[in-house]
Amino acid sequence: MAVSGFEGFEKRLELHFFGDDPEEVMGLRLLNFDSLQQVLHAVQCTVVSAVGNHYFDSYVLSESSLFVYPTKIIIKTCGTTQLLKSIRPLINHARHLGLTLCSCRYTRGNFIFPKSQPFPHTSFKDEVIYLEDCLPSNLCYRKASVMPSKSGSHSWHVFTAADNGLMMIHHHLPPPHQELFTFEICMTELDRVSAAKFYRRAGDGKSGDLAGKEMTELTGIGNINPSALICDFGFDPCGYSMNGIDGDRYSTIHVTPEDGYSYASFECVGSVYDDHEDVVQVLKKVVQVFRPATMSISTTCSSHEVWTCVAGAVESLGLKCRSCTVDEFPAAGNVVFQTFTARRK
Ligand SMILES: C[S@+](CC[C@H](N)C(=O)[O-])C[C@H]1O[C@@H](n2cnc3c(N)ncnc32)[C@H](O)[C@@H]1O
Repeated sequence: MAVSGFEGFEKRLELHFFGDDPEEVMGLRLLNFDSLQQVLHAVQCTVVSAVGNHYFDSYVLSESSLFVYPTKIIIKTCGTTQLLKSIRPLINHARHLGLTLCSCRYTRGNFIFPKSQPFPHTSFKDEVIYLEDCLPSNLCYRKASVMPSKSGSHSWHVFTAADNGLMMIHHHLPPPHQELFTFEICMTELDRVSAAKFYRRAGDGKSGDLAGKEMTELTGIGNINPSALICDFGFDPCGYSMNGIDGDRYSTIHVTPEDGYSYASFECVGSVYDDHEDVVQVLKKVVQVFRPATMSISTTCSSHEVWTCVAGAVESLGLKCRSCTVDEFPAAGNVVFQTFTARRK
């Protein structure tokens, strides 16, 4: 942990692969646990719990989360982890399974303690140089951008890369490939009463699993998607992580409740065909759990305009939209970055 405080803002990496079999059933899910641990060792985090279903495997990590689908892997890590060091070992392990990398997306917000980050996370420029160096030459469509907001302290860093084949077919992909969207939500200055629920009582003797379960119920996190199977963990003395799995969709929440650098994140994947009212309800429930003074929502989507329901949902709960930036990225589609602050600010 950094001397200054725990860095809540996560780094997030999404890699897509393809193989000879277009109907790849197990693919990356065949990676054995030792191989995954080797990858995580390079990143400097460990698995604290795991659960899987018919569609994918989900891991809660000591620093955030990992999701493994047959041809897609998503790793999100916080603190002083070196997430980008996972890329080379992942490409190598995938190659042994007959899978080739075809796209990469790396995103993050602004670190609270940027000086505590180790290489290659020392700056976005260093991260992009490192990414460029790790990625194979077939991923030739590349773009890096820092999406700004009105407040200089919030910006959204995005790097994507895609191979030629993917770019050729991208605009003609049938559902479900084009129908997914991702929300990445970052919240700071959490309401103190809400944040206090993510502290454990000293010497409670509970396991991290039990402490996590109690936090899920006490805070209302369990109601955000009542049909999700939740894998949760309560850290000692404070902190919380959860992965929710619902069919082929994941959601994930991580909380750093310490006063002075409190932070919570929510991420989920959805379909553009979802009822917008359901999407609005999820966003509202997230705001109600944490009541942050500052919030950013990044919506990534290759089609349709799901992001248009975001501001209305959040503003109805006393936050005001301060900025909205849109950019387009190879194979990722549109990224819409919106920032909000409490009206009292
Ligand atoms: C791992 S959790 C959630 C991570 C998440 N990405 C976030 O930003 O909030 C981080 C919280 O747990 C606390 N914590 C306690 N023990 C920890 C441990 N062994 N590893 C990581 N965090 C720990 C940290 O102080 C922090 O409040």
